[in-house]
Amino acid sequence: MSQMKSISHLDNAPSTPGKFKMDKSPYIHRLRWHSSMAKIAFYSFVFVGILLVFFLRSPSPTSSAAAAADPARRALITSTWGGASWEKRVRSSARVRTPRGITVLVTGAGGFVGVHVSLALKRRGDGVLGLDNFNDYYDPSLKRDRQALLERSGVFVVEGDINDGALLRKLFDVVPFSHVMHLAAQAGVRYAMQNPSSYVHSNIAGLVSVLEACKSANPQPAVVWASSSSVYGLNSKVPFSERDRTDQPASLYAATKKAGEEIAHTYNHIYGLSITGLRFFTVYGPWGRPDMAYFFFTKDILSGRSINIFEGPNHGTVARDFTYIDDIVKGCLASLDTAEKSTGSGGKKKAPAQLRVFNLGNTSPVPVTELVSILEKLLKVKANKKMLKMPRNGDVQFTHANISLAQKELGYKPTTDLQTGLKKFVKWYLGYNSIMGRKSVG
Ligand SMILES: O=C(O)[C@H]1O[C@H](OP(=O)(O)OP(=O)(O)OC[C@H]2O[C@@H](n3ccc(=O)[nH]c3=O)[C@H](O)[C@@H]2O)[C@H](O)[C@@H](O)[C@@H]1O
Repeated sequence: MSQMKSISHLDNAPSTPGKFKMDKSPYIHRLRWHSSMAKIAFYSFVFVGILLVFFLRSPSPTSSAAAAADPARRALITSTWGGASWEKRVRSSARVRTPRGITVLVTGAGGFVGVHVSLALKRRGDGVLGLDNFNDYYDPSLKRDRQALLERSGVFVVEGDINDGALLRKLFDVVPFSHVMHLAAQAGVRYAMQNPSSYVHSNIAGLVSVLEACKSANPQPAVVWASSSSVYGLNSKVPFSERDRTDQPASLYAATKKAGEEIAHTYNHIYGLSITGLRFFTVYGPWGRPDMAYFFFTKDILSGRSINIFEGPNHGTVARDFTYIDDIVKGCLASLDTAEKSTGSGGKKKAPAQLRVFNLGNTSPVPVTELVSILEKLLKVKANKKMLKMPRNGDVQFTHANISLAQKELGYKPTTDLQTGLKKFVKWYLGYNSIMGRKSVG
């Protein structure tokens, strides 16, 4: 009843303050002045309170979620570098231990291809220094475990971002690298719709930063870097040859890799940098990337979760030229070994320099349905499959590499079929996840 009263009392209040009639009485004036001061004080308190609650509840500036959403901040979460003992570690890691060895800076050394290439170079006696920002695009603990593996083999991975020009200059001051294997990148074709700026940050700005450091270095190193089969985009002529058109990318990821190839041309043309771009075709294997289908299919099949298998128009087959990591590593090392010296010095070109692009694929596309069947057999678990129309978020229906150029120039010859390669991956995956009863990665 009293509630009803108060509500009916409110009904008499004007709905808009502007509709209040001005009152001339000085007493009422003072009263109103006091009451409006009280109102201001009250609302200020409420406002400050809301602000406080907001700040206390929001993630701290160093939280990984905030960092993940902001590619620029990802770069800032890198640790400090420099100092005498740091330089000593850099020098020791980059020291050549064989008569005709090379000295390689491997960017993205904490990544999938990066860890394998670094280990292979170290095994040959080459000098290897890694660089990685250990961002959290996927579970960074996997990257840290790869780092630990590298450290055990004598490869030091400097924690830093490729966009940090001062760090790159410092590294070239400390070590006269003969080669740069540039593998650091924002990978994944579908994630580009969620976080487009991270692709520009790593694959365009980052590449330019690396090439800037290389062109200014004395001596200039030869550069080998990771492009992607995705540059072929909507090209329908198969198998894909390096001479085919690459001007119809289907994802922003592909567009940034294509842009990278054009940027490479510029640095070669102006500064005499020797540059080789490698178009990798869906690389898979042990220590792989949890964002890739073969990896998360394995995890989901084992845990009984359903998997989405994409199909093209009219139930058309979606296929990939899956390429095993060991074959890719051979292609990378052969590219480094056949790279000619850069011709510039002090930022000036002296003569034309080598500029190459190679497909590194397996030349035998396999339908994604077949990939799943192989995994089911290896895991001895039936997958809970859902057929889904391929979403329009960057995927292409098939890829197929023509590798004759790489065969001729690099002696590249892939030897691992999907069945054999997946067997090795599954063995690694089960072993890795059982160590210390760790939670399955991915
Ligand atoms: O070759 C390349 O250039 C690219 O290869 C992969 O990209 P992608 O071939 O799309 O590899 P996945 O994401 O592992 O997909 C493999 C296949 O599985 C299919 N897929 C993916 C996800 C899914 O849920 N279901 C599904 O059927 C895709 O359509 C694709 O045909 C890498 O993620 C890129 O970084 C790389 O540059």
